[in-house]
Amino acid sequence: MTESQVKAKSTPTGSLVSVQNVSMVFATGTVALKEANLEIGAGEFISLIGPSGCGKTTLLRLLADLIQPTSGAIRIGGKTPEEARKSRAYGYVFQAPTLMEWRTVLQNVMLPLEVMNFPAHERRPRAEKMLGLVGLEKFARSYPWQLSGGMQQRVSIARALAFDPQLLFMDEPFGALDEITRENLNLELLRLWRETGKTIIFVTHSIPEAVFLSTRIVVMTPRPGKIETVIPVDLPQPRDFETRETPQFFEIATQVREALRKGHGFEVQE
Ligand SMILES: Nc1ncnc2c1ncn2[C@@H]1O[C@H](COP(=O)(O)OP(=O)(O)OP(=O)(O)O)[C@@H](O)[C@H]1O
Repeated sequence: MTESQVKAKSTPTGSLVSVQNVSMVFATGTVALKEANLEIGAGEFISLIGPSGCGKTTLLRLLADLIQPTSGAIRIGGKTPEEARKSRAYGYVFQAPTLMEWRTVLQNVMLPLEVMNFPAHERRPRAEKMLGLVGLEKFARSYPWQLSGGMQQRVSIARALAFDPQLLFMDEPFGALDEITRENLNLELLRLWRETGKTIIFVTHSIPEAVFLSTRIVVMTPRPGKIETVIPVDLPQPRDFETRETPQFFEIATQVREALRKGHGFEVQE
């Protein structure tokens, strides 16, 4: 299926995120993204998958207004990325947890609320609620160095959700974790997604992770970075560990693998 065929089939009406003919050429001449088109509906869980250098992080950074496209248009809830950023439309979770070592877990989650000048009396209850969502309420007074890598990443998810954004951008948040921790966090993230109704855009190199988490998978290919195809994931919800053992799961994983191979993307995790 071509990109436009898939788009025609699976694009939801009334997109929350709209990417139209977006290209990004860096000053070095690298074409990081070429004429990308993507429509994402509210409540979707979208994974961006592809080999190193295919423009996944670039696309996320464009959406987050960290960089501006060379051409094309991006809208988030009808707003430009800059307007969306200023109206706190999204939270961003990085590959590394980037917590402040001298602040407690609770103080780390409260940080964006301080920066955004939330009323002082609202900060603590909000941060505590978010810690509850990621199952870390008992660790509010701990310091980051007292937590495992997986727990630290959960804190950074709570921090990204602290101001209750509609959208969550996640750039390979579990890439540095061991497989078992990663699978557990995948399950927790899906629960959190269901409970909060957020829209999530998630970068990964892992085919099983993308299939397990997503409502649709955006397969990207490098040189120049482009969207190869968009694969719908119709696995029933709620998903659990057994979902990974079903024939349907393997079927979709094969589709993703073939799309990556078609674009000569060999550097993916099996
Ligand atoms: N600030 C920049 N200046 C110049 N080139 C850049 C810049 N940022 C990214 N690139 C280049 O753009 C291309 C896409 O990079 P990007 O980080 O988006 O890829 P990626 O798919 O996220 O890779 P990875 O999976 O390794 O994180 C790469 O060739 C990269 O070297």
